[in-house]
Amino acid sequence: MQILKEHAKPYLRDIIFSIIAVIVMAGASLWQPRLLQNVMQAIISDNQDKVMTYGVQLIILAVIGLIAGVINTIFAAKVSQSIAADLRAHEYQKIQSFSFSDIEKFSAGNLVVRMTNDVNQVQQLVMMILQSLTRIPILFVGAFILALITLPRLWWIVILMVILIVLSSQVVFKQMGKYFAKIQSLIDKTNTLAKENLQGVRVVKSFNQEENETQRFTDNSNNLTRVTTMIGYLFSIMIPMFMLISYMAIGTALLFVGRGVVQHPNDLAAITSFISYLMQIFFAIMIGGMMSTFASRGFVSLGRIKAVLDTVSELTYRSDAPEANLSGDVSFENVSFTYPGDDQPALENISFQVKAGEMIGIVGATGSGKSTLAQLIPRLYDPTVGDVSVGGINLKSVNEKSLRAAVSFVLQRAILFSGKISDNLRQGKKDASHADFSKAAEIAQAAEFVNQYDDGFEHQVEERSANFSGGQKQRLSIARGVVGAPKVLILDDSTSALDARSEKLVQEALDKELFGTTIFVIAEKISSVIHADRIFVLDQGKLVGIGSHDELLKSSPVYSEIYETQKAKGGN
Ligand SMILES: Nc1ncnc2c1ncn2[C@@H]1O[C@H](COP(=O)(O)OP(=O)(O)OP(=O)(O)O)[C@@H](O)[C@H]1O
Repeated sequence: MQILKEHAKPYLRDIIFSIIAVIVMAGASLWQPRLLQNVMQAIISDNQDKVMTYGVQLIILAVIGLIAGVINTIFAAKVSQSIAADLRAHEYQKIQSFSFSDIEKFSAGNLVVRMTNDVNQVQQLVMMILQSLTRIPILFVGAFILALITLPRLWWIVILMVILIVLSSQVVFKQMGKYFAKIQSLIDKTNTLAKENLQGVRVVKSFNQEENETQRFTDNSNNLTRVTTMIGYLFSIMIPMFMLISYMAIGTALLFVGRGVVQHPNDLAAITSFISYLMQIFFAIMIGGMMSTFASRGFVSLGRIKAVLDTVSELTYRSDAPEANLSGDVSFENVSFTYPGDDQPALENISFQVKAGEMIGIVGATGSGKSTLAQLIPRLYDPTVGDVSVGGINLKSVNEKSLRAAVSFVLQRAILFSGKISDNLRQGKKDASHADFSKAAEIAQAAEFVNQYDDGFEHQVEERSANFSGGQKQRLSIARGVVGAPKVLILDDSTSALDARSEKLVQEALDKELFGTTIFVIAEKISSVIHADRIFVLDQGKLVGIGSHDELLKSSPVYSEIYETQKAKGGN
């Protein structure tokens, strides 16, 4: 609730307007039956003047109620949409500051739901609060008191009806609340399934998984239908049940008024407003109950948004760290790393020193910790034990901007963003010129295909870079990595989709053009790193060998085994 209060503060004026409008609206609906009673009274006593006066008052009151309703809706919609937009923006901003492990903790799909569906739920919650929270209690208390004033001798009917409706609504709404909670988790699952399936559409199609995937989605969808249908059933039982109770109350009231009409002739006019008040009490309880059930869904969403906004990242940068022009020296001192939630370390006691300008190859079996080691250099994670330094500065006290400027990481999976090629390259250097683009594209062997486009670097990248081949994506991704002439460049298996010739050309260009840059090349194939100054051999998270290719062939059994296996398979 605190979070809602904070985000509501800038809209206090609009909130006050909407609440005033709702109070006027509730007042108008409460006063209408009173005026109707006066009209009836005037008709019974055949007083045409009074019929006219009260009639006009009734119309004015209806118009006031209508205008207040419109004003309330306008302000409530404005406030709820503004709060939702602010929440969404804050969540997005917060997520941008998340570390890798923070994102993994929630999962990317789940964060998307928290920014979309959950924010929509909160928007509806705010709308509901502004439209009903003040109106329902005023209506209930007002109609209750006015019903008792209108026909005091029938007080017991009012109380009995309230008790019966409240008791039965308790049972129904409790049941409904359970189903609403289930809906939220089913919507989460539906989103995840749809996202996974559509993103992996090529796998689904090539492995002929359409039927299985459709079945999984349909099962979930059927569950969602079952739960929403149950809510529908509960509604279909609830409304007639409440109507029955209120009609029984109305019928009993009519019976008693009819019997005593000779002694109490004024009751004839009063019964119309009494019935209206009974109906208003009934609606207030019903809407109030429904509101609390829907609201519980909104509060669950609010809690999920709060969890994102309140996340305190373990990986933070010191604000007082001075900016520095970091050199390409990289060192690891007794570094161990365990992924959050894992019990086995992915890296164990790793120490090395790399001088600026060295080219380091990193090899090892699948899962040996190559990518994990690389991710510690741009500080995507902090080591669990030990220290990592770049340019002689421990990353725990480095200036974030300086580190980003110094280290460039080209990921295993090339990811481009929709927009233009130039927009993607500028992520590597904000103020990159056309000459910078050309040079980077030359190094990454991307110039060849980019120059074929009429619009060159202004060529569009479609959503999920669907208009580029795997190799083209990798080349552009390498170009983005080198455009800012980083001091440290990490290529995490980033040439795997290139043919042998292009891979060689990229390596030669890197050697020539990025002279002075420390380059880490992670590779499955030894041929990709054979010319490195030094090669690091990883085995089950441990650094088991350091040296040139020839040295390692003599000294490292793990390296020799990988080499022999690849040679036997026909690797060059
Ligand atoms: N995000 C993660 N969460 C938990 N465990 C992880 C995560 N990423 C990797 N691991 C685990 O850490 C270990 C090292 O993985 P890593 O990706 O560093 O290996 P790798 O040598 O780069 O493998 P590959 O050559 O297949 O890319 C593996 O056991 C892997 O299962």
